[in-house]
Amino acid sequence: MKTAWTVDQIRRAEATIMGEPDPQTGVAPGDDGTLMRRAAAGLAAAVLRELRPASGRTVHLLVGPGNNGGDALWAGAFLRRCNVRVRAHLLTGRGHEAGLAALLRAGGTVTDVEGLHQPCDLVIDGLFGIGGRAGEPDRAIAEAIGDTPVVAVDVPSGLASDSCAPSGLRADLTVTFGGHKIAHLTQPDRCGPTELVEIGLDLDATGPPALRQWEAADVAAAWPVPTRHDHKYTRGVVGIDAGSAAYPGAARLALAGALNTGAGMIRHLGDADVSLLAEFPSVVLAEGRCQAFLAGSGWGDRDTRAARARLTEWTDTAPCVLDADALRPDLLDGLDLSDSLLTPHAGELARMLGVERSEVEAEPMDAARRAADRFGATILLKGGLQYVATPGETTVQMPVPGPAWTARAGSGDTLAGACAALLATGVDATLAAVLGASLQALTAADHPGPRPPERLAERFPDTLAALLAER
Ligand SMILES: NC(=O)C1=CN([C@@H]2O[C@H](COP(=O)(O)OP(=O)(O)OC[C@H]3O[C@@H](n4cnc5c(N)ncnc54)[C@H](O)[C@@H]3O)[C@@H](O)[C@H]2O)[C@@H](O)CC1
Ligand SMILES: [K+]
Repeated sequence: MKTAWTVDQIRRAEATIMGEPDPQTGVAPGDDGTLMRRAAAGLAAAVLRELRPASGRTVHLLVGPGNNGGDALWAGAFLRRCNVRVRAHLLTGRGHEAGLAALLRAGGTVTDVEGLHQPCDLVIDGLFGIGGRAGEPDRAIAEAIGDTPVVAVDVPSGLASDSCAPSGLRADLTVTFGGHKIAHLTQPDRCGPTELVEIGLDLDATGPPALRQWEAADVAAAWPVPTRHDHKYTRGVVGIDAGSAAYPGAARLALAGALNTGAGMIRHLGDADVSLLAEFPSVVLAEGRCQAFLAGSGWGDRDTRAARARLTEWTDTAPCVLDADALRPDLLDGLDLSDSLLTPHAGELARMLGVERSEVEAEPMDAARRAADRFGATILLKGGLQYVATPGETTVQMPVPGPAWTARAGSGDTLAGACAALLATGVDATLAAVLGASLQALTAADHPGPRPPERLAERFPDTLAALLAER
């Protein structure tokens, strides 16, 4: 599991070690350069690995006015000791004093932006770190970098650390310090792989992390595996009302998702289409007790009164997954959704919040958190990267990310079925969302290609078997 922290948390953890910085000078009373040298040593080690063999190679440093530039300069001084040629470009004509002195003492040189056009093997981006604002790189600098590999110091410059929005330089590797920042997990295309260098920060003392990204092993460890004492009712009965005359396939897709995720039993409670059930002989039409419900996938324009009555009854009875056409504020307002899961995509979440879709897409994590608080429900915001927000909780969960092959009609219906089957086992809505979304993503990663969603769902058991074999 990767955890990501806000800039405020990183700064507070640093201040615990060094004291609060002086507002005039920006220098902390206990700042003897130790943290920076730890960071720079880790950065230099990562660069040496990238260059291998390093001796005789050339590295350019992009140096900004703050401590991010300081890290780059100190790393440059360390690289000099390994016979790497180092040229530093000081963007604002100045750089971290001690770092610059160390680099010059070690035989590094300072160059102007023209000098950056000379050939080099690697660029270290130390323009801006967690003190940076969102912004695109200066064109002259971007041109000078060209295709040369870039190692970003802490975060790619111009990428806002607390944000999900893309901007700034593109790095081939990001070396970060103390803890991951939100942008590392939300902008993997900008950051490249991220390497974490420990510098001794106690981030747990600053409160819960902002974001947690799940990995396959975490999914395996948390999966609710049935025990010898279980039977179909304890495994969990799922009631599903999905599909309509206009969207008949939604029922089939939701059933496939729930069945292949291990539901103990499924009651098909939508407009029954018996021919559909021929394919799923274990699904029953009989009404009865359910441990979880799924409603809304493929409903289309259902009569509001009837829809509202169904949702009120079901949310009062058991945890629910509400999807697609059930995700309307006029249907949701006033329901007790505290143990339920809403599974919108960006357009549906925008409609729920009464904002533009672009606003949700710009800051999806915030939008999911706002919706969780607004509706008092757990939210799984679907998309290329997915976010699970729980009402009253600071930490947002990111299920295992998967390939974009699942971006097609019907994937949401199978996912909703998977989440409902998990809810019925008794896990809470957050875990049901994380496990269901991760299972779909991991399966898509194992079977890349344009596999239709119902066929992909048929592979869920194989993915799960492989995951659990490692447990
Ligand atoms: N404080 C510490 O203890 C440590 C800090 N470290 C490094 O220090 C960095 C933070 O340093 P700073 O707080 O000095 O901030 P930065 O070095 O990130 O930024 C310096 C200044 O650049 C200006 N700036 C930001 N974005 C800009 C833009 N797009 N265009 C023009 N100007 C812009 C801002 O006014 C900011 O104050 C971390 O990211 C990390 O690299 C590490 O050495 C580890 C220890
Ligand atoms: K940087």
